[in-house]
Amino acid sequence: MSDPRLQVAVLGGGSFGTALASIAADNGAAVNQWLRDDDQVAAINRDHRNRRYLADFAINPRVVASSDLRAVIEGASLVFVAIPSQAFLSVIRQANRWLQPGQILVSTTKGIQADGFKLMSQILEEETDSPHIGVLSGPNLASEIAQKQLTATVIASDDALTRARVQNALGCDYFRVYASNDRYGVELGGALKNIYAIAAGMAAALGMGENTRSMLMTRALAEMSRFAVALGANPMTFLGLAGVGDLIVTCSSNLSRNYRVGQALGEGRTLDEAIEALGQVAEGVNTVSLVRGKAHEEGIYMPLCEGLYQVLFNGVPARDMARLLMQGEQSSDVEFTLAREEVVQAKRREEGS
Ligand SMILES: NC(=O)c1ccc[n+]([C@@H]2O[C@H](COP(=O)([O-])OP(=O)(O)OC[C@H]3O[C@@H](n4cnc5c(N)ncnc54)[C@H](O)[C@@H]3O)[C@@H](O)[C@H]2O)c1
Ligand SMILES: O=P(O)(O)OC[C@H](O)CO
Repeated sequence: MSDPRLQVAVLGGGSFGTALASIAADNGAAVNQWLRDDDQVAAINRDHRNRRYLADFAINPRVVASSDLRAVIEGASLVFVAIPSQAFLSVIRQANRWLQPGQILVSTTKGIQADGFKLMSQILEEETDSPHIGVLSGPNLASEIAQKQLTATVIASDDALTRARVQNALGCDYFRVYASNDRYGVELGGALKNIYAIAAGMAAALGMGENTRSMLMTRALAEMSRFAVALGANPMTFLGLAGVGDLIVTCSSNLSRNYRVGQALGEGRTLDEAIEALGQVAEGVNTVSLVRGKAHEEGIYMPLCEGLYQVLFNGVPARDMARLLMQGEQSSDVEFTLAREEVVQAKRREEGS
């Protein structure tokens, strides 16, 4: 149970924002949730349901929805931002004139901004004066949280107050909040896993087996951590909930929107059709392009991301790409114990002898 005087703001009316708002209210906080749409605001306040995103979930009636951003933000000591990455900056700019330096700002968004390859907490840092910035990420399918399935997440921040306040605000008998001080690694983990969830959904739709899924997820983890380490994150973070944990859930379940986009593609739909059928944001679609671009720029080896990019944007059939990937250079299992280059060079020497 959190401090009953705690006032929480949640920006965003999607499924995750709604689930978080309700947990904080269950824990005793006063919660205001900001949505753009007045009809949806009225419906939530009247029915305590978010029919568009989480229709079956009974929202705690103490959650008050509002389209008045100022009223939602003012007085809140903890602000969660659950807005898709493409709109994140513009919402923070709207919010900025009412944000106060003492407020704790936490992004829940698992995406990357194209301009400058920025993560959401970097946007919070650049746009606001708050020294209390965090990221919430982990294996957190909103629809399962809404069913009160036992769930764990990570609050990542180098600020101890931010970590502790989020643990108190959200921790309860079905939601455990673990702490990390690797904000960058946790945030990258959440964004990167969406790429591989699309690939996993596609593999499932193509009838590929469990060995294949396991290979895909494990090599995805190798690729994600290679990328993150090249950009300065701590590889150990990828052993945690926001790394391998989120990768497992998102690559295993059609409750994930990214997985569903992959499934639709594997069933033969075009990317546009898959996105339209989803009707929600699958962050991974943009992330594939952005990460592929960054990997090229930085010279980071990312065959799965490259392959998925070719399937999504250049019309390469997924089965052909899978075959091609299987013919790629065989290298090291865990690069942090045996370097890739070492394996590749030894193999070439052997082939030449
Ligand atoms: N849904 C999940 O299971 C889940 C779990 C963990 C994290 N996340 C992450 O949290 C973020 C939010 O996800 P979500 O599922 O709550 O919602 P979502 O991504 O489906 O949409 C979020 C909300 O943002 C609103 N929105 C979109 N553009 C806006 C704009 N310009 N101004 C104001 N509002 C705007 C939408 O109307 C919607 O209410 C995502 O980036 C996602 O990666 C989602
Ligand atoms: O529905 P997705 O694919 O955005 O995934 C939701 C969460 O990130 C799972 O942890």
